[in-house]
Amino acid sequence: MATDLLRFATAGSVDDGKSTLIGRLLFDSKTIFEDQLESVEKVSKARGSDYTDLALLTDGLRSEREQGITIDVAYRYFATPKRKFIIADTPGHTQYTRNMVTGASTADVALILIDARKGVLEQSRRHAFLASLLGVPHIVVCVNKMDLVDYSEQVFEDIRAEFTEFAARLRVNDLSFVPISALAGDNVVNRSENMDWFDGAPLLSKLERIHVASDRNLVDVRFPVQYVVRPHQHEHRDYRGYAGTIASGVMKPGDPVVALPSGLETTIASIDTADGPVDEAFPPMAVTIRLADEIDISRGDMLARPNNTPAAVQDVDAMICWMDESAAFVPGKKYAIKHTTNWARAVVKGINYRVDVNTLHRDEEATQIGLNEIGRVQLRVTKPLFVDSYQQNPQTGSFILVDESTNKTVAAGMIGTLPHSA
Ligand SMILES: Nc1nc2c(ncn2[C@@H]2O[C@H](COP(=O)(O)OP(=O)(O)OP(=O)(O)O)[C@@H](O)[C@H]2O)c(=O)[nH]1
Repeated sequence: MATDLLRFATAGSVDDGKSTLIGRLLFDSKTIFEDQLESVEKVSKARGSDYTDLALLTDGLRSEREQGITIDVAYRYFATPKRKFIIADTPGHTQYTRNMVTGASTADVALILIDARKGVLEQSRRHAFLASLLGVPHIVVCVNKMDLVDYSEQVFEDIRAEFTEFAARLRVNDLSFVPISALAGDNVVNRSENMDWFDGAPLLSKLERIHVASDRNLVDVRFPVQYVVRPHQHEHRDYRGYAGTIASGVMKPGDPVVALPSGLETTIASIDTADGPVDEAFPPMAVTIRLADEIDISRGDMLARPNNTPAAVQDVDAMICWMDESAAFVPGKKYAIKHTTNWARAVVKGINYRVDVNTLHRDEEATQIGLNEIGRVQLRVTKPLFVDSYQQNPQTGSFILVDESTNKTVAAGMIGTLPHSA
């Protein structure tokens, strides 16, 4: 299973040192290609820099990707003998909410960078809030640039205390702190000799050890149908199957299933994958499921267990992160809503409150939600959606809103219970 793979997202304000940190991780874990390294060293020297400027490495990769324009989150891959890693590198400019939602929604760990000289800023709180809202199971706070505060234990402890107090009001399962210098390499891969007072592990060792397997939902069977494989599309003329990615739960041939919304029940006849049939399938496997009876199922429908079904809701109560700079979220507006593989239309019925992520205060008088803001809202959807709470099941508990006139994703939504206290 994928326990040897860890996905993490980086978050920090501009210039906190994300690029340098990622460069340092790649550099000290020796996953950088020789030719890339030579050119980075050359440019650093030419600029008269003492240290090899590792940000050049990350930023070089970033500008390559920016030619593609549409994606803002770069996924980078590296491996150590203990584990494989995927980093979602999210640049810290104005669209950081969008980037963080995209990058962190599938992350096992959020790395939040704090500049030791600046301490806990509003953006650090915002990142922590978003990470908890997105249900990221582990948060590691990297207090960076420790070299610029004389590797002071007091500075680190003050930041740790302030951040811990804030995080206690959020739903964060696992929070830890590492004092680092990404530039000088302290406590990133190698233990720092400048911070004897710190008895924790360096960042990479910590990332190698974080346990992620239990974070997956293997209990509630949810299979959103991506498309129907019809007989004429398959070499076997009587083949009919339902293709998709398992959102949660374990599926086996012989298991009873119910199709939603029809409510018709049957059993699983077989589960096919690109590598042939399997006896067992679990998330996030892409499979084609064949059923014992021919029942009418279309794209956007869902298979579940007859005794464990998601709720059918047309009135959706959710937290949203607003991502559109050109218009705010206001009652009365209509959007397209995409939930799992299902599309519908939704109208905004109301705003319960907007959250001030700095103080966690709820503004119940709010009449709109603007760019990068977060609020609790009510939507009415044109047909029932089959949902779980986001906390129970991020796949079936989340949705996006799309502005149909521009085709832009304008919000990410999380259904149900709240991650914070007021
Ligand atoms: N002294 C010191 N400087 C650092 C450290 N980490 C990063 N820097 C410097 O801080 C500046 C910003 O670092 P970057 O890695 O580009 O920051 P970033 O967060 O990736 O910024 P964006 O890419 O703009 O989002 C650069 O000049 C780095 O050399 C550190 O640990 N110590």
